[in-house]
Amino acid sequence: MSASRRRKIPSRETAPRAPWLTEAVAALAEALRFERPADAVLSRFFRERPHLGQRDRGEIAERVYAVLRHRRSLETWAGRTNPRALLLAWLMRGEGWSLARLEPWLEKGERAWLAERKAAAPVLSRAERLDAPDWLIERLDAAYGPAETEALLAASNRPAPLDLRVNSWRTTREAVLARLQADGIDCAPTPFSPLGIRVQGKPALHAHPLFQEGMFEVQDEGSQLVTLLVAPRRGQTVVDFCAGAGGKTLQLAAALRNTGQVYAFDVSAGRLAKLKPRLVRSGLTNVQPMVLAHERDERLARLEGKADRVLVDAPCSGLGTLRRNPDLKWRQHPALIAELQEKQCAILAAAARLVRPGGRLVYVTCSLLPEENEAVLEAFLAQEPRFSLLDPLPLLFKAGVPEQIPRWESPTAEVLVDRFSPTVLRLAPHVHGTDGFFAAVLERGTSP
Ligand SMILES: C[S@@+](CC[C@H](N)C(=O)[O-])C[C@H]1O[C@@H](n2cnc3c(N)ncnc32)[C@H](O)[C@@H]1O
Repeated sequence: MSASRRRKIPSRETAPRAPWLTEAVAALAEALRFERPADAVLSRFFRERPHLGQRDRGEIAERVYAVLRHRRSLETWAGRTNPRALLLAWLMRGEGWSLARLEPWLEKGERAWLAERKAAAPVLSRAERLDAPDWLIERLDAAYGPAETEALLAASNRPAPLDLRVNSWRTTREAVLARLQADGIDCAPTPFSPLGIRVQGKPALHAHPLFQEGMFEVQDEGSQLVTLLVAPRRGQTVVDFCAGAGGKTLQLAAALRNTGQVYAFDVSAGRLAKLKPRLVRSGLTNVQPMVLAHERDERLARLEGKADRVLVDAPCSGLGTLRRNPDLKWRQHPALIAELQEKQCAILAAAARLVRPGGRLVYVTCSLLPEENEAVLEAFLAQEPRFSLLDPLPLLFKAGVPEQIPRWESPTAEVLVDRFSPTVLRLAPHVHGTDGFFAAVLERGTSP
């Protein structure tokens, strides 16, 4: 057999399983158009290709997300921007595939190009190394300083773990842990949330009987922690103003132990509809979903001044969730952030009207940009002197969060961030191992 013929029949060890590589380029091409969120792109992509098995889907999704995370550095390294080049660059640079391993899959000219890139080993600028757009780096640098920005972005460029929240109304964390472990699932308690379980790998938990029976939901530990700040008491009236598919609604309803009432509002009927099956599984009956026309919907009037707790999990850039949604850093831009800020101010003002005297309003985003957090808070407090900030940490400790939870309050470079540092909660992947979250607890004074 000649050498060239031998090259075309790779051994089982070195042969890439061609189906996923070819399909991965197609999926990546779709995701890199940035017309829709990457998770929506992949869901549709897989729906349209039922022939792809579980393993191939995993291989494709993993590579699409990896290229989205490292797009900027890969473009520089590859000297090309097309999806196929970026995927090959990722396999070689990110996963350490050798040219010999890639060889059976390469097209004309690609071997020479990859060999040349590997030899050239381009030097990356700071922004390329951080794999983020300039505007985002600039804003984070201004808010938190360069060192903190680098640590934050590096952690944001790694995949997130799989966190679960147990349905505390129906079961305990210990019971769920014991059952999952007995079923061979590698998992442990989350370090900070008393409701959380962190799972290693990606087991198919949606098919697990405990999931079907509503004993747990998938929810990032950071999301659990900010929801703990709402801390409703039995029998109280709680409003989840931006409930979406109800991740936090379910936690609040369970915290009320199925008493009182949780109003789950959202302007998106589609998102709220996803709450319904989750509610059925959970067994909770104290939740009332309602689709709002907008934040000033006149049907809100009957709740004015009546709610004990109002949670505003505001629509935001989502830049705290880059571990799960790396495409967001390429899809967001400053003009969108400005629009979001306006919306956040309007929603917070409208939601505040529902809080009773002595009640609490909790403002949350999954962004770490001061424009969406401290600036919104500052504008709100300037207009609403009846509200004042409560220190979130004692509230977390009371909810069972260990006092050793790290603080992320300094170093800060921007006055706005500094000013609110002791009175707001900031969670970040490089400090807490959670998604990035901002939360502020505002108490309304007791005079009407
Ligand atoms: C961050 S998401 C909520 C996520 C949800 N709380 C959870 O934990 O899964 C923000 C939500 O705000 C909703 N939203 C946008 N504008 C709104 C408005 N004016 N009033 C109420 N909800 C709004 C969006 O539809 C979106 O579902």
